[in-house]
Amino acid sequence: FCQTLLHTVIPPELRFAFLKLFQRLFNCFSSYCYYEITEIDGVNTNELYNAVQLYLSSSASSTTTTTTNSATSNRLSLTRGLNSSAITFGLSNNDRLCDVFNGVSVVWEHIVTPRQSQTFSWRPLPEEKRGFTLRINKRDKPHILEAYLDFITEKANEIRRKNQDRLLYTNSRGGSLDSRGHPWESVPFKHPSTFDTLAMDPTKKAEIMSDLRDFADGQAFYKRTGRAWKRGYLLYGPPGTGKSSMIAAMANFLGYDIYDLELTEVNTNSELRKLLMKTSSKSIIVIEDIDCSINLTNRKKSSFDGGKSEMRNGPGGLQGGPGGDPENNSNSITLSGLLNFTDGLWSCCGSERIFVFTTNHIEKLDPALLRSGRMDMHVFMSYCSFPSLKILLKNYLGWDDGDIGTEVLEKLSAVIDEAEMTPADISEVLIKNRRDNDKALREVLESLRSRARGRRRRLEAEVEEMAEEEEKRALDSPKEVGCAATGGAAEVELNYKKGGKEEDN
Ligand SMILES: Nc1ncnc2c1ncn2[C@@H]1O[C@H](COP(=O)(O)OP(=O)(O)OP(=O)(O)O)[C@@H](O)[C@H]1O
Ligand SMILES: [Mg+2]
Repeated sequence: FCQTLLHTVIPPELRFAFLKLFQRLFNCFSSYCYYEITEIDGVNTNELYNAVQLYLSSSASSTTTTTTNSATSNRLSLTRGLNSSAITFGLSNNDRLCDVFNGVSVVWEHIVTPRQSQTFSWRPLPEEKRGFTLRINKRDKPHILEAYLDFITEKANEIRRKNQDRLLYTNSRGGSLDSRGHPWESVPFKHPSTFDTLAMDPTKKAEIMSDLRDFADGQAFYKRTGRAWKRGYLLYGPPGTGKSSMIAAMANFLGYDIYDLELTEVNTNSELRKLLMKTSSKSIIVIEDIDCSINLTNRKKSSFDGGKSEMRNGPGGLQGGPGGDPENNSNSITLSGLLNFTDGLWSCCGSERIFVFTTNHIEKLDPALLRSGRMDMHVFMSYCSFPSLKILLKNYLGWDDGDIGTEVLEKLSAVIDEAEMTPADISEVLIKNRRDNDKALREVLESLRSRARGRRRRLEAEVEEMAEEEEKRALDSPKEVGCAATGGAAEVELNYKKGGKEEDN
């Protein structure tokens, strides 16, 4: 009606000015302000549009599952992105959605109009103009707008990360870069291991999970305490006890990507630093079998140095450690370089990162690597214990405590610690016999018993051997005792003399 009136009453040359005036008047009396977020900003894609779309997709999907439906209709668009296993919901064309942020209500409207004329552009534009209109009450605008948009961006990033399959990166190409100058190669990460499937002591598991949760939620804490937002875990234990499975479970639990760093492919400390700089936040950087991947002579040299080089070069150690200088020590990374990698200034060039090292021989590692701040949590992955066995039985046979007779449970518990079987060994027995649960349980018990018998026999043999040696030594003893006695006496005499000297002085 207004438009018709406008066309009949107002001459065409004044129509635009009148419309502007009318809009201004309307704005003066309206208690709302409106923000348009268009899909294409000039010729570039508007990041904010995508963020709003993702953010509203989570609200839209939740409004359909709950009865408090604030969208005006139940028609939602569904999409699934490339390389993604999740479906996202979207607001359909010209639909509205109410949202509440910090107690303030706002309304979003998705506006789709046909693009009138194809303007010149280097790339084809969509045939429709799409955009969101945000309506906020004028009095609420100053204190929520900025915070609300930040919140939306953050939330969208989170959803994007969750929807996208996580990636497993590797530096197996050596130092060469791909076409985008990236040193890492990636594949979708689909490892099914989770903390539920991981067989380990439940209290230890809960402790690790809560530590991870605290880390992921700890941005404010790390900022307040002046610490880089990173954490180190050392997983150690015999082969087949679940170290790699634990890393996969961590990544699945936190929704992080994994960077599997192959140290043998890295030639210099500076290359190591470059790799670190190209890792993203919210990731787990893994070095498996750390004792096998770093040159022990370098390590000894570094440890002999007592970390002085680190002090010399500062914690960032921009020059690398002893031999960290690529000229002096080409084709080798040093312990110092690795320490700087995990704990130096460069280690915080991103944030929210977890370093995980694994080893079968913790005793071979340099203490500098193990100290808190580098490896904050040391997790011993042990042979299969009774609680771990119960988790495996549940996972592989679907059996809970109640499904297994107390007598069998007692038999299993009596032999499990002595058998020292790894979860990998037991899993293998369960997989082989998974078609028949009773047989599987019998086979597990039999394997545990035979392992325990074997261990006992070996121990007995060792004891016998020691006894024989002892006997042999006893036969030779008069000579030895004489020597020892002389040696001892000489030593006492020497000490006595030294003491006298010191007293004289
Ligand atoms: N704690 C565990 N819980 C569940 N499954 C396990 C566990 N430990 C081992 N397994 C099973 O055994 C297989 C080997 O385990 P994994 O590779 O995690 O061992 P690892 O400790 O990393 O061994 P290595 O030291 O040789 O690298 C896995 O595929 C997994 O199925
Ligand atoms: Mg492993």
